[in-house]
This record gives sequence, C-alpha cells and structure tokens, in this order.
Amino acid sequence: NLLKVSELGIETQYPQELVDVLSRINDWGLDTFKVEELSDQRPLTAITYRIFQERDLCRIYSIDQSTLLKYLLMLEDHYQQVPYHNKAHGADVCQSMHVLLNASALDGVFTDLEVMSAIFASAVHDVDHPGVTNQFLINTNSDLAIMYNDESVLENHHLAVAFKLLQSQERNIFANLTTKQMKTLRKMVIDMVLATDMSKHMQLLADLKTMVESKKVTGNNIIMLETYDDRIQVLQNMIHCADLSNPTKPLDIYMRWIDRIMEEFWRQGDKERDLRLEISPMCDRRVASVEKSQIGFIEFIVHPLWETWADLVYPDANNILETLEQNRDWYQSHIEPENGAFSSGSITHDPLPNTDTIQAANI
Ligand SMILES: COc1ccccc1COc1cc(C2=NN(C3CCCCCC3)C(=O)C2(C)C)ccc1OC
Ligand SMILES: [Zn+2]
Repeated sequence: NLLKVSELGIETQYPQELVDVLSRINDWGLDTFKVEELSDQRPLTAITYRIFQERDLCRIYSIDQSTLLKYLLMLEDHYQQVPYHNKAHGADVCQSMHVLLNASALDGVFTDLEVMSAIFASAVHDVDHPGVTNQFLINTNSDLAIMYNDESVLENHHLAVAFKLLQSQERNIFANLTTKQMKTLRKMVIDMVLATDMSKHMQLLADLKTMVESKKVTGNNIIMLETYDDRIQVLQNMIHCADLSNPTKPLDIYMRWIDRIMEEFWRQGDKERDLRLEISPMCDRRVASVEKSQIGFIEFIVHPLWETWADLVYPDANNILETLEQNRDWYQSHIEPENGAFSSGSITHDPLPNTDTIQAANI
C-alpha cells in the first residue's frame, strides 16, 4: 500500500479500486462521485494529482511532489461543505477541462504553461464558495460584495484564496517557474476564473461564435490561434464548458449533480424567505420544477454553448453534444404533470422559464 500512497498521493483503504476508477482520467464521464467515495473524501487532490502525473507537469516545471500534495490538500480543505459548489465540483471541472484540452483539433496548440494554467484554474475555480449566488451576496450587503464592489464577487474571491495559499514556501508549487512564466500563468488563471462568472456568458458565447465563423485551421484541421486574446478566449470558453458540463454527462451522473444544485439553490431560497427577500428564480423548493429548470438551462444556456464549442473543435465534441441532446430529450419527455391534477382533459404547462427569467437571474 505504501507504493500506492505515493502513486495516488492520498491514503485510502481501497487503493486498487481507486487506481481502477482513475484509469479513466482521460475519459468523458469519469465518475467523480466514485473517486470521492474511494479517496476518503479527497476527490480534488486525487484527480488533480493524477492529471499532473498524466501530463508530466512535475518534471517539466520541477514541481516537488510533496509540495504539490500539500497545496492540493490545503486547497481541497478550503472548499466549503455546501451541496454543489464543493470539492467534488472542483474535481469534476478539473477532470472535464483535462479531457477538453485533449481535443485533436487543439493538438499541439497550447503550450505546457497554458495547459498547466488551465488545469490549475479549473482546480481552484470555486474554492471557498459559500453556496449562494453573486446576486445574493450583493443583495445582502455581504463583506465579499463590499470587498469586490459587486463585480464578479465570488470569482474574485476564489482567485484571491487560491493565490494566497501559494504564498507559503512549503506549498508554493510554482517556486521553480521563472518570473516571466509566473506572470503569464497568473494572468491566464485570473482571466479563466473570471470567465466562469455566469454574467459573462452571453459575451463569451458571442465571441466564440465570431471565432467559429472566422475559424482558421492548418492542413490537418488543427485550429490556429495567433494572438493572446484568441488563445485565452478559447481557454475561457473551455473552462466555461467544463463548468457547464453536468448535462453532457451520462444521465445517472447528471442526475446526481442536479440533486446537489437544487439543494444548494433551495437553501438559498430558504435564506431569502427568512430574510424577507424576493426568492430567486427557480429557488423556491415549494414551487420548483426540476425538469423545467433543466430544460430551460439546456435550451437557453448549455446547448447554445456546447453546440458552438462542438463547431469549433468539430468533430471531437460530437459525442458530448449527442449525450446532451439525449439528456434534454429525456427531461422533455419526463416533465411531471402539473401537481398531479389535470385541467379539463389536457395538461397545461406554464411557459418555460423565458429569457427575461434568465436575464432576471443576472446572467
Ligand atoms: C436555469 O438553471 C437553473 C435554475 C435553477 C435551478 C436549476 C437550474 C438548472 O440546473 C443547473 C444550474 C446550474 C447553474 N445555474 N446558474 C445560474 C442560475 C440562475 C439562473 C440562470 C443562470 C444560471 C449557475 O450559475 C450555475 C452554473 C451554478 C448548474 C447546474 C445545474 O444543473 C446540474
Ligand atoms: Zn463552478
């Protein structure tokens, strides 16, 4: 088992099972929940450590393995125990990003430093998330909203926490980077994590569509990205896709993420009710329709994004888009009847959360 610990990075009573689950590190649909169970509640450390090994980043950047483990364990401990935005979500987005980076249309496009920045950004992107939205923090005059003047409040906080944890010598995984490399990494990580603010979604998607329309590829269909702006734009959309990847995963896994996000939004709704605040859209556990929320989420946000991403990296994301559409169809055919009673012979459905509902949610 000692060998296993150094290979896995964490202690576990199930080393072989964990090695087996992590052997799917390069696959879409790796079961993050299984990793969570088998790693003794260390999914973020287990997955991120495995990805660093897979990509040989410790050798390339002279990162001491015990320093990496110390940083990852400390980072993981700074994810809060909230229903959805916890360390399992961080681990899931990190592993999803790792797979997206492997698209053959992006083969050789990004440097090792850009790849490490992307993996690091994904691992840290929601650290110390309190389980409420930016709007809630603003509406309740929270310390965080005061600190960040209502602008990308959560995303600025995640970044500050992630970089502060690097400041101790025993956890500084980037100690052996040159000053220039560190400057570049820091800028890219900031740009990627800030792009996970849902209020930037429409602009990000519009820019991605423009890029797809003017897509330039090499002879063997590899995307050409000449400027920093083009390169960071692809990485920003990539982390945004990874963050919104739950509906593109196998249905049983997708459903477990839904359970978690609904509980987190409903708890916010409970807080808003107690504070006599207006309850955010779809956050009232007494009137919520899980199926309708998912259909609105996919129709208005997730599918438009993934359809455009699939165009950019065509045909590498076709299977992902296919699973998304199958999951959408499943929810469309499983909308629960209006609280059991049928009105005169026909089922009437409220219109799906229309765009002003989505707009109202300040995305
Ligand atoms: C419109 O969507 C919903 C509304 C209320 C309940 C559930 C949904 C759909 O299910 C998910 C939603 C999210 C998110 N939704 N949003 C916001 C929330 C405000 C409303 C509109 C803008 C989107 C987020 O920032 C994240 C990414 C955390 C993440 C995973 C989900 O399912 C696995
Ligand atoms: Zn996230």
